[in-house]
Amino acid sequence: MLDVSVNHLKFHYAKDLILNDINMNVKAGSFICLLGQSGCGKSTFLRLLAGLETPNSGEILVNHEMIIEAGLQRGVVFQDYGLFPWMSAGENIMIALKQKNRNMSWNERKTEALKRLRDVQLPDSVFNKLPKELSGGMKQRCAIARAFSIDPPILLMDEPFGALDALTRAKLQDLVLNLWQQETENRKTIFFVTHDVDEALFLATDIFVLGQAPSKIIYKHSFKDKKKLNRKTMYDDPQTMDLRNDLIKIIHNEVQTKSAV
Ligand SMILES: Nc1ncnc2c1ncn2[C@@H]1O[C@H](COP(=O)(O)OP(=O)(O)OP(=O)(O)O)[C@@H](O)[C@H]1O
Repeated sequence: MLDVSVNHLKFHYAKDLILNDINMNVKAGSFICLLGQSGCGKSTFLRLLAGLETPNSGEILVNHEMIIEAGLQRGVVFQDYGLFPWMSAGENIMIALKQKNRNMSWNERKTEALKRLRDVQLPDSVFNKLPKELSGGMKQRCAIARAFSIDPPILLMDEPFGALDALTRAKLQDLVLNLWQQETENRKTIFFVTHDVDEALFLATDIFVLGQAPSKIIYKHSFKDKKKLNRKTMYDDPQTMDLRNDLIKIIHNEVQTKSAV
């Protein structure tokens, strides 16, 4: 269970200032959704959280320790799955398990990989398939299985379902939510980038909206009791619909401001 705090974070690529004074305090076990228009710096922010980029000023602390490099404490799931194409689905998970625990035998890793595939509702036959032999949804299930097999306390997900059709997307949202909710003791802290307001409403305990680059956080909403909205009923709840409208307006205004420049 790791708290994350982001203090006066600034980041630029060459001369382009992308993130300007980002501040955020995130309690361990939160499901954070980051919204914002294209190019505002959401992926850059995740790369900083992952330790793949270094802040130009400010800091990111995980339980009071500064992030200085990538590490197993933070797992990443990307839109393009990030599976090694020359390895089978099972081997992709087994290699991740080896990273986590060098003492696990091959047999133990295979058993664990099969379990992880079943956890994401994939049949055992997927174990020997190469990523190119799998559908987009199956590949993303494998990527999720791999991320959860390392069992990082912090999971960074960058538009993981952006390339999938609506039905597959809904199924994978349910899957991630279930995997996250199953961990009652040491629930992961998830940072999830999305363009989709409904996805954020459905998944998040806290929603942050980034403004246009150089971006700051321009809006935050926390769901008080962490009660998850039901996919079927959320559109009937007036408060949720008000929030949905606010979020769409905030993001849309930002887009209009940018287009007008
Ligand atoms: N490696 C890089 N070098 C230089 N500029 C970059 C690099 N990566 C991203 N950028 C620029 O930084 C800005 C923010 O990009 P980023 O991908 O973080 O935005 P985003 O909000 O995730 O966008 P999208 O929603 O379209 O994925 C963009 O202007 C982008 O062109």
